[in-house]
Amino acid sequence: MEFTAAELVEAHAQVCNLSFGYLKSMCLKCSLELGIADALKKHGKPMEVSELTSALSIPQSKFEPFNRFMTTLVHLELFAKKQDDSGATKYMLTPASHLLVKDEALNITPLVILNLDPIICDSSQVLALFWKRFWDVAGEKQEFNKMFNEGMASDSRLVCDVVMTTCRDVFKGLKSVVDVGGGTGTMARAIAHAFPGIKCILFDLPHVIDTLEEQQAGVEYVGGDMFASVPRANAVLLKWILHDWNNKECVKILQRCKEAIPTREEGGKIIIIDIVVGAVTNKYVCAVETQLLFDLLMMSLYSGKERNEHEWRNIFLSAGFTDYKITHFLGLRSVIELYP
Ligand SMILES: C[S@@+](CC[C@H](N)C(=O)[O-])C[C@H]1O[C@@H](n2cnc3c(N)ncnc32)[C@H](O)[C@@H]1O
Ligand SMILES: COc1ccc(-c2oc3cc(O)cc(O)c3c(=O)c2O)cc1
Repeated sequence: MEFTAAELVEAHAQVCNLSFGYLKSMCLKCSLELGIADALKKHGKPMEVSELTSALSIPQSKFEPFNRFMTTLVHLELFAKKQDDSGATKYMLTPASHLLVKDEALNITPLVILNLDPIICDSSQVLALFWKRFWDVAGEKQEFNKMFNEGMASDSRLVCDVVMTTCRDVFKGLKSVVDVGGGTGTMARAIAHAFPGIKCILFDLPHVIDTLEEQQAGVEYVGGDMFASVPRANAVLLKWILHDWNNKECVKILQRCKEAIPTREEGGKIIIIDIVVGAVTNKYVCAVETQLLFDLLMMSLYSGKERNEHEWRNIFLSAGFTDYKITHFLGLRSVIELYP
């Protein structure tokens, strides 16, 4: 096959960019370490580079590399720059860097720290060799367990916020919900807070429940194994759970969940928040790539998978469910309501 010179030089650049993917991660890590987003937030308005270097205590000898670093961060859309009326260039936050501001409620820095941790990165190198040991590692290594739970909790805060503003109706009318594999309980607490009439149960592995620092009133805490049985409730929430497991395991988990809920007529349902590959609307440009990367991560950590609608349907039918509805699209992920 013949390619034009223009195609070949563009392809060369593309391959270089792919091989330099780790530099993007390093840019993100370094911007967190320097506290650039925090400094911009604290200043409250766009900052000139001289204001930024002074706020960050960058020594004069590093001004030139810092400028070049900022140029790359703007290209990566981590920050934006504009010229004010006097022609001065000023830097400001973008939606991405807004999520990195320390004191913001929707700060996802803990998730970034988890994603960049050697236990996560190295597992990608050894691929399947690492499998099955993940939850043991989390149980044995307290520091990693804490980091993992904090990363998941920061993700849940963002998802809760989006769910409560875009599709609260998913929880309307429910008498009780059990968040299966609910981690440290961010979702369960948010549901209990938004719907005081709903009884919320947080269910996770005993080592997760036993090491919770605070147990909030209004939420019941239960330790156990979702492959054995799940506490009874009107609805079961499964957020970021099924993508961890292979098809057979998903069917088993869903069968246990089905046993825990009443019939559809009595209001029983499963609420799944997970990726539906391909269900990304045009306004979410990054989400398609993120879905692919998560699929690789799930494959590396164990035998998990990101699934398209057809693959989900097969699992639902095998687990004995009759109907489902995918209505709400939260960028990368969707909300699936599954009926017995
Ligand atoms: C990827 S995390 C998702 C946590 C939470 N749902 C969220 O979205 O932030 C998966 C959770 O499943 C829990 N888990 C793993 N195996 C489990 C089991 N056999 N029974 C109950 N929970 C389990 C883990 O402890 C972890 O909290
Ligand atoms: C069965 O073992 C597991 C499979 C997957 C996961 C896991 O890990 C990560 C790691 C991250 O850096 C970010 C993430 O969002 C996730 C997950 O969502 C996820 O499910 C853990 C254990």
